[in-house]
Amino acid sequence: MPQAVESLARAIGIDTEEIAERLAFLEFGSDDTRRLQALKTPLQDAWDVHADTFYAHLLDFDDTRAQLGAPEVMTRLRHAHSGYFQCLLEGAPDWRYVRDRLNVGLVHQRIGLAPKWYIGAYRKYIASLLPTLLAECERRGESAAAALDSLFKIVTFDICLAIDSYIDAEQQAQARAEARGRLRERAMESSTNGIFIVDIQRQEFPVIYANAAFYKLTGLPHRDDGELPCLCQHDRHRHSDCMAHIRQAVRSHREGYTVLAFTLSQGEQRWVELFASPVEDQDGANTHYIGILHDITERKQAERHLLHQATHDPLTGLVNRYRMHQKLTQVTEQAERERIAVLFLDLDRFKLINDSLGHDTGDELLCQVAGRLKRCLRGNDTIARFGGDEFVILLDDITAPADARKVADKILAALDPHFAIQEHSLFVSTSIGISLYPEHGRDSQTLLKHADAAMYQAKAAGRNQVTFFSDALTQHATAKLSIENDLRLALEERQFCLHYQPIVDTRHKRLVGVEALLRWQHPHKGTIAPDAFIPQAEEAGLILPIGAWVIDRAIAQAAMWQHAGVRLPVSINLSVEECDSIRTAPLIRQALARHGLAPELLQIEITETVMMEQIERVLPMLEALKVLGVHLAMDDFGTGYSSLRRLRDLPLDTLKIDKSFITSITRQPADQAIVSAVISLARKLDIRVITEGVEQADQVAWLAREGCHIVQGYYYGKPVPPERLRLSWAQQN
Ligand SMILES: Nc1nc2c(ncn2[C@@H]2O[C@H](COP(=O)(O)O[C@H]3[C@@H](O)[C@H](n4cnc5c(=O)[nH]c(N)nc54)O[C@@H]3COP(=O)(O)O)[C@@H](O)[C@H]2O)c(=O)[nH]1
Repeated sequence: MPQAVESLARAIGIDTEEIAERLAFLEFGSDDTRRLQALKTPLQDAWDVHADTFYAHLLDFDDTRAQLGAPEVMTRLRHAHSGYFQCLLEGAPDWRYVRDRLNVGLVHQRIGLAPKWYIGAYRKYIASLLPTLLAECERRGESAAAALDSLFKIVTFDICLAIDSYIDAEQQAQARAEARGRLRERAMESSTNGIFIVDIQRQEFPVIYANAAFYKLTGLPHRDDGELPCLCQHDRHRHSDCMAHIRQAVRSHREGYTVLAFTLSQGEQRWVELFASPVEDQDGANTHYIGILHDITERKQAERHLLHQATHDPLTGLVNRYRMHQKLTQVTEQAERERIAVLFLDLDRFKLINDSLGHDTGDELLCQVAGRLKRCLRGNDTIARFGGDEFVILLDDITAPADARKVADKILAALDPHFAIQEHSLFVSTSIGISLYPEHGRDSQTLLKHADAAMYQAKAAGRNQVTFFSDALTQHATAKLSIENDLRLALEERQFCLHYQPIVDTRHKRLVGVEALLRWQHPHKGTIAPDAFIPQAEEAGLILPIGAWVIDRAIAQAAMWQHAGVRLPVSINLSVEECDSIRTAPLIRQALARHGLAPELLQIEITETVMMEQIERVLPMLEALKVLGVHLAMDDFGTGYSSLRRLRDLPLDTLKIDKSFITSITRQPADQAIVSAVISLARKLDIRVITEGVEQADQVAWLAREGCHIVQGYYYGKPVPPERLRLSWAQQN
């Protein structure tokens, strides 16, 4: 409080000089001091007598009664009050007196005692002293008018101080309110949230205040009159649901929330949350609304990004499987009489390109394929990458199946030209299966399943083709699924076995090798030949574990013979999927080491077609195997159109002439010419020749005349289990 009194004194400019000046103006002098002091005791006694009446009077008014409070508070006040009035009769007030008065003024103002009560109390005070003052002056023969004037002077001096305290407090309160107002204004102006106030008493709901951030977020231009039309009038929001929601909130005087989008002058899109709250006037009437705009552009962009990620393929930017399902579900649910086509595409032999040239090349190829596919479609068609090399296209407004066919043909043609990727010139085709709504299915799942089945049919029919779904395909797909399940079971339950077919040197009738040939001992269907299940195993991705089993078992068998003293080379066939240096070469090296087989007792056969079509993939594996010391053979030679010059560049030990040339070798001059030329060429290249499919003695004789003595065929023996092979050759030898 002392500090407050000091600052109040400073504010009203009161000091010793001012006190003197005020007293001089009131013509307060030593006579007044003397008169008051002379009357001090009787007047004080008179006040003490009237104090009860005064406090009873205070209790008559609500405000003063509330200020007095409990009886003990009243006793304390009464005591202080008596001291206060006593001071008035002390004579000329000094600085200490003034400070005490200011302090009392501050306390009264602070507890909320209105000046009318404080100042009004002086009247009651004077009235209660008046009879005593008059009687005392008369008794003493002194002038009552002079004594009364002295009392008025000091009371007036006191009242002035009280008024000063109140005025200063008022001014300070006003200054504080103004400072708070300015701070609020600066805070609103510097807020990064847009803040605006709407006058809802006017029909058009104008914005009567808007801070800088409001203009920045909305891109709305400042208006000279400082007013803006209601946000509901903004072109973009005039008819939007978002604004309808806010209008409804205003009508029912509730708070409202919505999200709005604004396009700024540079075309930049901003998303803001709008929180609108009613503002009431002093009578509680809802006159205005305050709106806060919070910028959520980054959050919206992040949400959009996440949504894009969740619905798009990161590599090609096409929509993904999930989004295609959604879209297809939506379209089939809304389709009434429309026709819809689903095209399921799977690139032919993409896996080989990917595995042999690396994933970067594969990825680039997929992107280029996606680009060409998009160019074949119209704006409202949907294209998705389903994963790997599978794409799905949705044509949702075709009039006839022929329209889908046209698009599919366009796609085949678009993929026809080569793809230039890095230094490679790649050719890729696709197999396309088509299902139609409503005839092939009425929901997303069924249409996709049937398009997929049709695509498999297109592949089976030779690839680079288009097939429409038919019921027969369902049976085919079911059969395919069943064989795939059976193959998995066969691996688990060891239903595979190897048969061995002799390879014979006809000059000495000596066994010079065997070819390991896979058989499936099906528990219900009996022995199944590899042609009937290897393509399915390749499609289902099961050829790798099956091939690994073949490698291990054939090497184990050859090692058993070797350990028994029979050095019998064993040939193994590799599928195209297994022609992978990184996987297969170590697999073979480990199997040789595990079973202790001399590497030259193993021959790996790869067909001419695979070697020629996948040379970039196969060559590193041939070289890796060559380093191991394993022998290498080109199988089915004559069926793959390899350039004969190419033979020179491959690390081959053996050429196996395909059995199709041998069947009519004794009668067909064309076959004879080819086989003779091949035998002669191989001899020059120091490559051993084996002829396959030899079934008759005259074929053996013809080949012998041409200098080919190593043959394989039913004439010398069909593929048999290893125990039967050993027996039969023991007899012949
Ligand atoms: N990737 C793998 N492929 C394999 C494996 N085991 C076999 N196969 C391939 O399956 C195809 C069919 O093989 P299969 O039914 O065993 O037929 C072989 C012989 O039985 C048959 N053959 C042999 N001599 C004659 C004959 O005088 N007449 C005649 N009509 N057929 C005969 O030829 C097949 C062996 O051919 P090849 O492999 O070209 O030497 C076949 O393509 C096998 O390669 C395996 O484990 N993995």
